[in-house]
Amino acid sequence: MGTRQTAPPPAMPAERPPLARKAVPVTSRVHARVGLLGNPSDGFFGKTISLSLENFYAEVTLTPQPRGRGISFKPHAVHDRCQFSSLEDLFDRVESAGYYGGVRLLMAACKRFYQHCQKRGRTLPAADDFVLSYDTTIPRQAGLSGSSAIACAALNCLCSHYGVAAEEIALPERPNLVLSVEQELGITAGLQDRVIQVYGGLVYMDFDRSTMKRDGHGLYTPLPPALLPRLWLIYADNPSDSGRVHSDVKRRWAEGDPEVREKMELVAACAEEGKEALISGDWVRLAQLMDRNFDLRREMFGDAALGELNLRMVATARSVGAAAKFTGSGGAIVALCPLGEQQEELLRDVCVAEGFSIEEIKCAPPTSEQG
Ligand SMILES: Nc1ncnc2c1ncn2[C@@H]1O[C@H](COP(=O)(O)OP(=O)(O)O)[C@@H](O)[C@H]1O
Ligand SMILES: O=C(O)[C@H]1O[C@H](OP(=O)(O)O)[C@H](O)[C@@H](O)[C@@H]1O
Ligand SMILES: [Mg+2]
Repeated sequence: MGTRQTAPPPAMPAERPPLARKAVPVTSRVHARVGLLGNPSDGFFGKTISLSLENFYAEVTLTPQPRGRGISFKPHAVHDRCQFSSLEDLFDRVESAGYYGGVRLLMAACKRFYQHCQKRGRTLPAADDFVLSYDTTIPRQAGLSGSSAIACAALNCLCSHYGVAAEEIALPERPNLVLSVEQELGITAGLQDRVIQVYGGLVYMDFDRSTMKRDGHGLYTPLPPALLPRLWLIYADNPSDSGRVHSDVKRRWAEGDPEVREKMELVAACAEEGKEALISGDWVRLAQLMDRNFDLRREMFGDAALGELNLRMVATARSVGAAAKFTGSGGAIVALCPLGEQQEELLRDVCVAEGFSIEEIKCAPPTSEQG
């Protein structure tokens, strides 16, 4: 991670006051997300429409410990496996899910939280005695933002534990802090996941370059989730590490590759037109935009990066006339049947026949409306 030389942040005052109130366990639940339109242009000053996916979530718990115990992280039995029955078992696990689980996200969240407070001269109470643990129902590395759900939930716990009120981190700025956690780990990531995981519900996002440069964040417009048609989530058990999928395109974009620049703008336009289609309830137009979004991604990334199984998922949905695109970087797709229930029946049949999981998408309410 390149770092810019800047003036050292003010050191935390040596004597930190004890936590004013009795420290109690804190749990934060953050939902997965579906990029409905415009992704991955969010990483390229584009536009997206994203929804908070109530079907899956990550949950982080901060459990205070007696003073002097310090900070520890509880590995997840499944996602942070350190026990294998054989070399073959280890090989299979690493091949499918990579070397890393979520503990590194918890650690990076702590580091970035501390840096954020230091940079703002925000003194934290002396409360550095806790265990951070997590669980997640989000299919692993399925392009449903499992990574940032864990990071976002960890930051929520830390803010609550140390008494950093929500208004101390302006809402539009909070996604940047979540994103910095994954950037800390070199994980390819754009802002859309974090914005929707902070706002919840359904949000139209404009990452216009001048706005981003001026304000450090984009323009985020919550939309009523009731605008959404019935949508389907289809996924396979094939983790795809986001880092692999984005690497080539980001470099080509940064080098000004005219084809990538033009296509990424066309992807962003899918979100802009999609917002009008949602508001007018034009599902045929919405379906066309979803298909166009995926086709543009495929032209930019190429089939090898997208992966045979992901391409087969999209082709299976389209075989019955449904619109289909990636929810994120690969591993799960979102489908829309503009012709209604009969088409949905056909979609379910072909997905089951191919061994894919399919379920109706439930959009979680805006965070402001959640208890
Ligand atoms: N289900 C999970 N459990 C533990 N760690 C996860 C999980 N999903 C993602 N991660 C962590 O986030 C990193 C990036 O995952 P990524 O491919 O971005 O997942 P996603 O597409 O769900 O965001 C992984 O290398 C891993 O460290
Ligand atoms: O490629 C995409 O659509 C998204 O990929 C990443 O999200 P992921 O959860 O890993 O699928 C990235 O973080 C997003 O910004 C992209 O839009
Ligand atoms: Mg990710």
